[in-house]
Amino acid sequence: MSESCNHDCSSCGSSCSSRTQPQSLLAQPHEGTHVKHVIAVVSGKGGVGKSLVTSLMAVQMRRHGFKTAILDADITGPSIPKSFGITGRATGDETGIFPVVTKTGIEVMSMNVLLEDAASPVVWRGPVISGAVKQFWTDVMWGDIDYMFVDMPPGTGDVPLTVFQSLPVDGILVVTSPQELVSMIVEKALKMSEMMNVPVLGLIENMSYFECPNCHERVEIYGPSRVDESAQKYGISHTAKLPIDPSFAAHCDKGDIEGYPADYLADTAKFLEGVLGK
Ligand SMILES: Nc1ncnc2c1ncn2[C@@H]1O[C@H](COP(=O)(O)OP(=O)(O)OP(=O)(O)O)[C@@H](O)[C@H]1O
Repeated sequence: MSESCNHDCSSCGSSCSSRTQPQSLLAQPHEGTHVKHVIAVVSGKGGVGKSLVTSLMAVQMRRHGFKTAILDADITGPSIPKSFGITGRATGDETGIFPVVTKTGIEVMSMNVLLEDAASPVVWRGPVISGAVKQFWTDVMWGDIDYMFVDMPPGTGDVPLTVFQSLPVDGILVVTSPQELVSMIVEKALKMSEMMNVPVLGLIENMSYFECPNCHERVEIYGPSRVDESAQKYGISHTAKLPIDPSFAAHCDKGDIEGYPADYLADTAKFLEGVLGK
């Protein structure tokens, strides 16, 4: 350490022991917030069903009796409130913002519940968007939560970086679709997870197949699934497959994702309970 050390590493080039110690960039959540597990839901590109998987995971965990929350980090394309039929706006007081609560008790914070007009576009620069996501963690009074799912914007830009640095993320669920180059998406996600020191917990293939409502034959419309093969290749222990189901869209449009009867992600919920604990 330099004799004239003022403990401000940003203004000093000296390579001393205090500099080489890794510094945590984790942001403090709001006082009174205790979140046991944070899971980031990511995808390589938009439109593959990341928000659907985030919503279904939260619904599934809630059905298993957990206190569940969704932090919608997709600031410029928030779709979570609509699928839960949330029309009201978030309220707050001088100490912070209250999340909106869905019909079954899932807590949600999303840009759409803060905007005066949910149809207004959010035209902000990257750092402002990342700042908003960080505030969803630091300024929202989440209370006691067992599982928080973070709906990430697609790709690997400012927001994912902010989420991985500022929130205590336990693991990542990667959503892919059969049309994509699964192995490239998975490789990217794995590299990001290594850089951020957060494990990839599972691989969810959306729109994996279509099941005929009459004869129940499963047809892999986009060709054979490669998700299990990729998971095996990269040592990812959990996979799940969601069918193409027009009633997903119908339930989301009605704001009734919690009323969707099937539980395709029940095994994923059990898997998370197993690896992360209750
Ligand atoms: N398995 C499915 N069967 C039928 N419709 C689906 C399925 N998955 C997603 N959809 C529909 O496709 C649209 C896009 O899904 P979703 O919003 O979950 O994708 P996303 O990856 O989060 O997109 P974005 O990156 O734009 O936020 C939605 O209208 C959704 O209802």
